[in-house]
Amino acid sequence: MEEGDEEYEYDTPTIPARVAFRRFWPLTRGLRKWLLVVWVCTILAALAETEAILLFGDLTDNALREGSLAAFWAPAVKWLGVAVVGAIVAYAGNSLAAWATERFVMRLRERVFDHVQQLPPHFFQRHRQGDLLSRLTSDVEAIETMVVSGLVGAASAAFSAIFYAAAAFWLRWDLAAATFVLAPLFWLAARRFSGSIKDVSREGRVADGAITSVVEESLGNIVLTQAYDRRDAERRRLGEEANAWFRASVRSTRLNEAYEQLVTVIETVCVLAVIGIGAWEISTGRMTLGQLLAFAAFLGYLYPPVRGLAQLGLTITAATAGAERLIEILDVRPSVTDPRRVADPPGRPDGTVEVRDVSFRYPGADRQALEGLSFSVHPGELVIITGPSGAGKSTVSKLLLRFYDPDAGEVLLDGVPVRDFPLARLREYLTLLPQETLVLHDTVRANIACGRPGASDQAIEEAARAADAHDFVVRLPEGYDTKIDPGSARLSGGQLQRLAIARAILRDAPVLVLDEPTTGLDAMAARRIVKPLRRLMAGRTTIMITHDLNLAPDADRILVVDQGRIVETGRHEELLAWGGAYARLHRSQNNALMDTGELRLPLFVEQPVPVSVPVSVPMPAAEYGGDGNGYGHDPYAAPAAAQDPWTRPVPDPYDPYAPYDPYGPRHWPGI
Ligand SMILES: Nc1ncnc2c1ncn2[C@@H]1O[C@H](COP(=O)(O)OP(=O)(O)OP(=O)(O)O)[C@@H](O)[C@H]1O
Repeated sequence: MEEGDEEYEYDTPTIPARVAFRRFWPLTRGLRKWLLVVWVCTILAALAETEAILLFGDLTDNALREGSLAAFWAPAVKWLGVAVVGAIVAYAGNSLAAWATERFVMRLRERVFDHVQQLPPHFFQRHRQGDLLSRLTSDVEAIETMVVSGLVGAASAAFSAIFYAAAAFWLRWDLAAATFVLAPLFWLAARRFSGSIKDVSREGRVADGAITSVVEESLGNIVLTQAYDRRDAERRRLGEEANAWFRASVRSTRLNEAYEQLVTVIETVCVLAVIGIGAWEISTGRMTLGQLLAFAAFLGYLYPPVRGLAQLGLTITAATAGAERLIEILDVRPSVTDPRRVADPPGRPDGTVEVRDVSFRYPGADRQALEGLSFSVHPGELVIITGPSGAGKSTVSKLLLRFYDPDAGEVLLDGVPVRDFPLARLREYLTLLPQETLVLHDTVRANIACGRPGASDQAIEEAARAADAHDFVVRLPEGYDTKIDPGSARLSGGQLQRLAIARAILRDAPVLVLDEPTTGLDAMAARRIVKPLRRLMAGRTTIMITHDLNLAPDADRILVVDQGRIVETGRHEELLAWGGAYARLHRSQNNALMDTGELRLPLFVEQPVPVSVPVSVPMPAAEYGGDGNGYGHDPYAAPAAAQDPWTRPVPDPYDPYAPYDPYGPRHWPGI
């Protein structure tokens, strides 16, 4: 296992086949009547075969043994008729069965896919994508084997076995009884193998998911692989998973083969018993050769369904391993759902956003991501949320869009709690421009139009013009009809970002949440999107989460967040004049040192008390023991008088020789 694999949580439940069957049976609603028709066809086909075998015995005794052509015609015509009817019925039954099984697979796949799409972001961080893919493909098919094919197969095998057994009894009850004494051997053999087959099937499925994951992750990271020549490491990673799959699949074949061969031996014992008893009966004149041949033919037909029934038991047991993996996913509840009582605000909201005393901890995390956060933004205002990495900025956007609900406090849109809006409606009112540019594997036109499905070509083009995207789009080989994909080399990061802005312009939501709109762009590209961003923000409530303070002078308010709390609030100039955390962030950005561990320490020198700092007029330096370089103004810095031997002076972040202490400013390194 590679380092980091333990991040993925697998807690697959172990469940019996019966429970798994009951869980998925409701999905056959609407298909059941067709399954009934399939069974009827199966019964008719089995009846036709039974009749054909009896006619074969008749032909042997009356036409072949006597050598009479006259005795041939009547049973021959009857046999042909029965064969044609049997063929038609079998064709209809099998086609219908295929239709029903495929519909079931489609339905189940849609259901699981739909469910997975509602799961919270942290679910996808804990499950490898390749493993999810394998669950959506092969595990879904395994359930089909268990619920539909298994049921139809079991019913048809059972009917066939009953008919052939009845016909065998009718022909010679004593012979039939002798062979049926041996029938439980089939069942015992299947029972002996079922546990091991389920275990090995589970191992195979997990390995299958792991292989898909490694391939998917490796290809997704191809630049890293090639640039750092990680081919050997990646090959080893794949090799480990492939080995697990290899072992499971060889063991599975061995078990199945051992079972098959054991059953063949049991069958041979049965056939020899019949021939032995038959020879004795013919020698005493109590049986004809035709009867013995017909009886042997019945046995030939009887064994496959009996064998099939036992085999089916094994297949269903193996498929249960797939069911367990799907149930594990289906049992994960979405972190947010539509409200039972739906708020119906009259028309489009104005876009007043209020975050009221919100606290939030990610599921499974050991510390709060946000603590007692409060702020509000009015229509037309731009509020920038900034702060060091890991401060909780993106978490704010996740709560606004309701990817999660806060543990305490409330997020409100036009005074209505966001949890009272239907999710689809809420996300129509709040548009998110996430950190990574999301691209559909489709044309440029479709990528913009997904902001507002059904938008006219003219509206799409207008949005592209407003986003400064039109000019480069028309220069693409097929203009708006050029296909792009997430890894597209055709478009630069800045161009993709402008497409995302066009999409947001077209969506025309009253509230915009921009999460690091310039991340990953170079200075030129970042500057290139400032104008389109301004056009997008005009007249809307905008909350911009960013490290990039270029747009800060435009903001009506800046919130500086650290460790889940707002530590400073104010306008750009006010905060600069205040000389606190924001001023240091701003200076550090200008020094192009943003976001390094060294900088992180002196920016926020001590844990602040959980209050925001309304900034109006900067305090005189003397009052705060100011040292003239701005650091003395930090209300969170330890006052000089309070320093004891366990603390040390706050180092100057711009002093290249200042010591770097990874444990923070309150500890001496090494003590
Ligand atoms: N899915 C998650 N599960 C557990 N903890 C998480 C999860 N996502 C984020 N966190 C934690 O929550 C805290 C806030 O994260 P967040 O992504 O909001 O920070 P940020 O300020 O946006 O950082 P950055 O500027 O680097 O994007 C961090 O300590 C982070 O480790």
